[in-house]
Amino acid sequence: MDVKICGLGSEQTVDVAIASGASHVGFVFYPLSPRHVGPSHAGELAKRAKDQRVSVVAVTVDAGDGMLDAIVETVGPDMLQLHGKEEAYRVEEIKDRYGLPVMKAIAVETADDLSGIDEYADIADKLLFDAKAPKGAVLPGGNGVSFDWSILKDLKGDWFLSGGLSPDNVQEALRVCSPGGLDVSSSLESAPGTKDPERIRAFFAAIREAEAA
Ligand SMILES: O=C(O)c1ccccc1N[C@@H]1O[C@H](COP(=O)(O)O)[C@@H](O)[C@H]1O
Repeated sequence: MDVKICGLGSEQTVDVAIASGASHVGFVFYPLSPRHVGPSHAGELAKRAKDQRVSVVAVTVDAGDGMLDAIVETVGPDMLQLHGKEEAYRVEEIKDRYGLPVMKAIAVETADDLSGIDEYADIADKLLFDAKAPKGAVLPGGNGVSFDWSILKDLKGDWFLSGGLSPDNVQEALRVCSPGGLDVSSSLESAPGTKDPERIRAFFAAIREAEAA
């Protein structure tokens, strides 16, 4: 199973995520986030991950071409994660401009939120289902909030699940639905923006236990 550890900000935690089994590492380019990293620091961390053959994902929110140009040039991501309100035409525009795989985040609270996914499924390389941000939240993701995973129980294909996943609930999530990948961030932190190596290891241990069951 693919596992993306998102919102990394230090060499040590990049190394711990990879040593624990991450297939993807995510860097957040959103100044309002405590996990925001500037392109040049992210470029160094990305090189470290790529040297270890792990995919680098750049997480952006309704970013314009100028910001995406800078990220693509400086960081050289393997994938762009679009975590804002990007419409399907914009997803297509970004794919055409950069020639990179794109993962589109879909905010879910109820089954109705899946009604528009077909137009994205035709364009995006992957869909990522995340919890809808709580009212008044500053961030569209990274809020540590889960949703009712049974909404996705019949969904086939190779999609990612995120939203409040943690070492304590990931086994239950995998009993309820069948994602091809998991994406996690805030539950693995000791403080907002600071990943905790022990929590990262515990997350992978819980996944391994679920896979062995
Ligand atoms: O993590 C952030 O700060 C962030 C900011 C803006 C957009 C997306 C962000 N993270 C993504 O949010 C989800 C869920 O995170 P969590 O595990 O609930 O904290 C995940 O896909 C991150 O890539």
